Amino acid sequence: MADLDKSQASEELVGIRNTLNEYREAYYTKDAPLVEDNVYDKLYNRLLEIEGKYPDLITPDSPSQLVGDVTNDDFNKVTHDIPMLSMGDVFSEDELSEFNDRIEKNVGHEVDYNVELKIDGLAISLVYENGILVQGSTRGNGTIGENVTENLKTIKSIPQKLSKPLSFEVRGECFMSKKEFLNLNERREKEGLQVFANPRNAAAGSLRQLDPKNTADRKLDTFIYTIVTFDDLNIKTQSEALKTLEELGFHVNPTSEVTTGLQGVKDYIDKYDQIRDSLDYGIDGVVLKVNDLSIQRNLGNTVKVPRWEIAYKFPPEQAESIVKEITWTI
Ligand SMILES: NC(=O)c1cc2c(=O)c3cc(F)ccc3oc2nc1N
Repeated sequence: MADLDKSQASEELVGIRNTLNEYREAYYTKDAPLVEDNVYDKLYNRLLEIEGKYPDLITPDSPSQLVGDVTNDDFNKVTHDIPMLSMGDVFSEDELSEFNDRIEKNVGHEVDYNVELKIDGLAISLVYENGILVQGSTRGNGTIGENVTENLKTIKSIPQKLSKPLSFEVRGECFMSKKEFLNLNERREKEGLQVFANPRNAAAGSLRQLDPKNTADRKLDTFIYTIVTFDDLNIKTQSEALKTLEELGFHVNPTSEVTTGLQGVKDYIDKYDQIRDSLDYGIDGVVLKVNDLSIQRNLGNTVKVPRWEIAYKFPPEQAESIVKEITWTI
């Protein structure tokens, strides 16, 4: 970075911002990406690098100032009282160790992690009152999401009535299985419609249908991973929260594990990087969360991401592996 003077930096930033905003528009409002994630991530990291060196060049419309998806004006808006944050990303085991070192330095000892697959879908929020689903929404920009309650009610794995009359909010990932993605694209091709690029865009496009009947046709699924606001359920860890969510009737991904320190996380990453292609749903990495909820609370969040979790991103899946025959599912 030493080589870049301020005027060159300013010029490069204008180009990067325009390109990234073009990518975001295609990705979030048309659910049809122009580039693979890793291309977007690289350009986005260059933006952060330059803005980090010249903070006074940061503009309010810079992609670095926006969190998550762009919302579509056709939907009513929902305000997330507790923002739906994104996650910090790391791309190497060294960066993973740096994250772990920061946590251990802050906490003063080794911590247990709850390690989960990073489902490649779109984040959703579900609000229940006395055990009844009253509102479902997308992440949107983290603070303002789209009200897609009627669409989410068509998804079989989302309970409309819980096994207990609880009033709380849960969050998770809405996704489309690879099998359903193949079937949907075959149907669309026969009907002369544009096919979806990948299961994540098919899920986003299907959830954000104005007519819930269209969503119902698309066989979406969910994995719920967080209890946000809750009556005192006396839950102490993330792994307990997942168990409670399952007991309440939510679809919870069965592969998460609790590990102490980093070696277990690395073993988990290696295991699922190997069998990734044979899963019937897309994953783009592994999420490690400090398992103890009181330590999570003490570590807190930055403006955009929690300090107590990180997403380790796999290298992009080879396109043909998505359409490869599914050998077995988890
Ligand atoms: N894609 C995922 O499979 C996945 C995503 C998130 C998040 O985005 C996420 C964001 C937060 F602010 C806090 C916890 C989270 O936990 C998460 N856990 C997961 N398993």
